[in-house]
Parts: sequence; C-alpha cells; structure tokens
Amino acid sequence: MGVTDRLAAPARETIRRTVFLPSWVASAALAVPFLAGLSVPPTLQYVPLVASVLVLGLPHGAVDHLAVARSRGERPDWRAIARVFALYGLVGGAYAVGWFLTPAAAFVLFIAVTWFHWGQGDLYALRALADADHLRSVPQRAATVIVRGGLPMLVPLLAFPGWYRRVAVDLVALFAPGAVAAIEWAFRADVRAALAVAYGALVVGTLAVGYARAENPAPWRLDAAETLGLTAYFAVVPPVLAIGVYFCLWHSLRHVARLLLVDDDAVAALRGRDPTAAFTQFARDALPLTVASLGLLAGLYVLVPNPPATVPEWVALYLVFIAVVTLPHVVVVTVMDRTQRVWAY
Ligand SMILES: CC1=C(/C=C/C(C)=C/C=C/C(C)=C/C=O)C(C)(C)CCC1
Ligand SMILES: [Fe+2]
Repeated sequence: MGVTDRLAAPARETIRRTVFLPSWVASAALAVPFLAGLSVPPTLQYVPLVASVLVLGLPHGAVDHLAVARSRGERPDWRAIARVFALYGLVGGAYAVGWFLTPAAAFVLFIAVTWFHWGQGDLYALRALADADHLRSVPQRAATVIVRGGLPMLVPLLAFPGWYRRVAVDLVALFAPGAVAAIEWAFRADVRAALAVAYGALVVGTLAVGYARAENPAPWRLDAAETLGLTAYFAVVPPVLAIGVYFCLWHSLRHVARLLLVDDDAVAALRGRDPTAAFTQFARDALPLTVASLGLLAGLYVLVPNPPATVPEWVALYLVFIAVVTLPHVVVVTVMDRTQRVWAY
C-alpha cells in the first residue's frame, strides 16, 4: 500500500492511538447504557449531528480540493484545485437539482451513496491503518464495503424503522410533503426481515472467508470485533444519535487521519509524536471551505419550498446539503482509493 510505505512506524502508532481508540471508546460508551435501558430526549439526540457542522464531520470533506494532489505526492496547484471545484459544481449541482425534482429518489440515492462511502472509508482503515491481510481479493473487499457501510445505513432501518422513516420524511418534506409515499415499502416488516437475513448471511460469510485467509490473526480479530460491535451499537442506540457520533468520531476521524498521512507537514508532526500539531494543520486547511459551506447551506435554506422551522427540520436541511456534497466527495475519495491502491494486491 502506498500510504503504509510512506509512513514510519511511530507515525502509524500515533495515528492508531488517536483514531481507533476514540471511535471504540465512544461507541462502547453509548452502546452499554442504551443496552441497559437508557433513554435520551429526542432533541438531545440531535446534538452530535449539529456538532458535526464544525467538529470533524463537515470539515472532513472541506480539504477535498487538496487531497487528490497530495495523495499523488504532489503539491496542489491552482489547476488541481479548480478541477475539484468543477467536480463539486457539476456533480453536486446536478444532484441538488435532483432533490428538487424527485426528493424520494434523491433520498434513496443518499442512503446508497453513504452506504458505499462509509464502507469504503472502513476498507481503507482496515488495509492502511490496521494492516489487514485477510482481505485478499476484490470480491472480499467489495463484500467488506457492503458489510461496513450497512452497519450505519441498514442496521438502524432494521432496529428503528420508525426513527428512520421520520428522518426520511423530514428530508423529503423540505421539497414535497407527500413524497415519502414512494419509499414506504422500505419500512415494511417483510422487506426488513428479508434484508436482515441477506445482510446477516453476508456479514457471517465475509468474516468467515476473512478468517480462513488471515495470516496474521490480529487485524482479522479487529475487523470482526468492530463489525459485531457496531452491529450492537446501531441495534441499540437510537439512529440520529448513533449516526451523529459515528459520523464525527468514526468515519470522519479515520478520513482525517488518512488526509494527515498524505500531508508532509502533518506527517512530520506525527513522526515527532505531536498529533495536536498535525490536527491543527488539518483544521487550518479545512476552515475556509467549512465556512463557505455554511454560506451554501444558507442558500439552500432560501431555495427549498418548505424551509425548516424545528431542530429536526434544520438537521434535515443540513443532511440534504451533506448529501449534495457527499456525491463529489465520494468521487474524490474513490480517486484516492485508486492512487493509494486500496483495491490492488
Ligand atoms: C441521520 C439518520 C439517517 C441518515 C444519515 C445519513 C445518510 C448521513 C450521511 C452522512 C454523510 C454522507 C456524511 C459524509 O461522509 C438515517 C439513516 C436516514 C436514519 C436516521 C438517522
Ligand atoms: Fe467522507
């Protein structure tokens, strides 16, 4: 792997301690009390998602304009930056129009894209940060992407269909209040049961093949423990809260680590065991476009037919905005996957 090769052992060790540990501690710290019957008022459950506007979540995509060039070992020049801006304008712009025209289909696409994207993020982390050697073939890696992405996108549908539906309604109702009718089928008990069986079989099958192919058992154990741990997490923690925390401390933190590892100044700081300096470097890079995003979010507020009034509706508007920027973000990350040889042998 390109990334692994460039990295001195101490830098990788620092990354693991600052990346894996917080995600495990946060998810366990939430799962255990909910397992014991804790309940949290609905409005409070939105806090992590709201925080993700500034803390890790939105900012993790705000350095996309620098990321591709850096992952190639180049300094981003204006041409490279302009290409990413054009990508965002074209792909994000087209998808934004799609939300206005067919909000229910746009919502389904949002779930599908996030499913793939959060899965691909975990595949990178397994290969580059956890040194997984058990994902030897493309089908195994594709299955891992589906398994990992399904944890935040499918398990909440199985465990909390009411919550899931409520969020879907909030998103599409910004554009067309009745539009959720088109996706009502997804919340039916028989559909969810079929999805649960198929997904369960895929999880077991993927982990079993990985076990058989693992030379080094430790990364496989990490993969299995994360997969089963997150299954429990998304099965017991209400989804808005669960996804809010996962978005910041799992997906985004891992992606920020990936970005640090292609930034020479940040790598130097990590080598010196100074993660704070490395993360400060990231914050500086991410600040301008995070602020610009808030301006675009305000623009979306003006444009939607039914502007938000309550916290859940504001979060719905934010999620639509996230959807629009996630599509080009996935293109950027997929290009990084290629340069960093995440799918190569
Ligand atoms: C909040 C929430 C949902 C959707 C969240 C999504 C889809 C978030 C995507 C975030 C992205 C793509 C971030 C960028 O990396 C569900 C599943 C409808 C269920 C209920 C709670
Ligand atoms: Fe991402």
